Amino acid sequence: MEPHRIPSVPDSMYYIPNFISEEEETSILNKIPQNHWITLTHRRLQAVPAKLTATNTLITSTPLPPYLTSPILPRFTDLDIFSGAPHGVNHCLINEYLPGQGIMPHEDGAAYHPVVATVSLGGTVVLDVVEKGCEGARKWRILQEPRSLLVTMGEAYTETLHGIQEVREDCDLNAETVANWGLLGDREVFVASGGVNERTTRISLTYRDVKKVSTIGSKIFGRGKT
Ligand SMILES: O=C(O)CCC(=O)C(=O)O
Ligand SMILES: [Fe+2]
Repeated sequence: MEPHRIPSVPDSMYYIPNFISEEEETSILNKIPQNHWITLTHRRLQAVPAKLTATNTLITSTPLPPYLTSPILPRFTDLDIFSGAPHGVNHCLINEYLPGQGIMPHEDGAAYHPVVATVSLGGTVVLDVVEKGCEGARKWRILQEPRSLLVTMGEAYTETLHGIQEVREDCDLNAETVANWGLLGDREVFVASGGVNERTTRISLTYRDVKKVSTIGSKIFGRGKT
């Protein structure tokens, strides 16, 4: 993973362009069920296999569906991304953002093992990362190209917030303003556009390990949480 480390951000964030191929991207996009979206004001989402309960527990009897696991999870294993996670990967949040949509700065928090892996599909977007705390907090911009993978762990997971601005274009993209500029798959696109990224529909797959799990079976037989 070391060659993919994003410089200047707190330990550790990694960016891998072209983590999946165009064919794989199209195939996943075509398999996302269109009748499972939960529509929010600023985006829509699907929590797979289920939404967490009020106590941040994943109650389920079904694993992630094959279109979300193959070919992505074996590649995570090859890169050793979730090797320290108690259940490996057990949850995927699918978020869809139209141009002008985004997500407020937030942290993913204690419900999950502190490793998150995000695969981007469709459009390009800037993820804003900011140190927790008040004035003078350091900020970074991370450009996420379609088919890329972004991994956040360690201090980057616990000590920063991340968000996506509700804009129709991301501006002023260059080597000075984009933390992962040197790791991008195709910088020339942004050079040619004068540093502007016109937003198009983006779908992200956010893979995590929910710490508290209760299978429906173990609930029925009274074995409780694992
Ligand atoms: O869409 C993204 O890349 C970010 C999603 C996110 O931060 C989340 O689901 O917690
Ligand atoms: Fe998040």
